[in-house]
Amino acid sequence: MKPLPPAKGGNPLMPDIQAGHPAPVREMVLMRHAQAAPAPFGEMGMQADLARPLTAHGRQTAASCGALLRARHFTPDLVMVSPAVRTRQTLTAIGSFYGDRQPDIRYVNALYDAAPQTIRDLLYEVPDKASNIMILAHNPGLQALVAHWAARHCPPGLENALHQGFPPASMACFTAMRAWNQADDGDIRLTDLSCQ
Ligand SMILES: O=C(O)[C@H](O)COP(=O)(O)O
Repeated sequence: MKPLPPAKGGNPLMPDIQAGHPAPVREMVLMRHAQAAPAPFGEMGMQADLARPLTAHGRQTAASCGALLRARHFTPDLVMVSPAVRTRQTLTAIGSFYGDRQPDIRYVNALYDAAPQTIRDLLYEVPDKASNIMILAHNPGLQALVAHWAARHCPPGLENALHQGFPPASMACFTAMRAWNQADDGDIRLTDLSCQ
């Protein structure tokens, strides 16, 4: 996958491949849904939250993320998506992925409002054959998980972007040299971060 352009406020990125590391074998993108509208006034609870749609801005930024992923030739084999309307609409607004291959798309109830460990544990269920994967979910779980892995490995120039938090439509890119269902935390390396 080609490198993302620099995150706002960050330094230019130095892809790992230029630093002398071997080409990555497996890629993963963690993405937070794009901006969503609040629940209608007076409607509270999980059902109202699950039903929140993207705003026009959210649809636009998700589409930009899709263009970025296509430009990077990211071809997921598996996309795991929270069942919330805002994550599903984010995936729709991303549009197609690069190339002809269609990813396996799974709506995973456990991703809704998931704790970081829940998201991490889902990797153990990724089939061996899924080399490139994408997870579309929510904060605060995603931000915590990105920070957890970034604490082990953070490329130069991404520290500033990390400190921006993980706003809606953010994407964090990771590589691993082992199958995702066997990778331990030391195998999972942050390579890029894009905050819209
Ligand atoms: O990712 C999140 O923070 C949750 O899904 C809540 O979404 P919100 O920030 O749009 O309220």
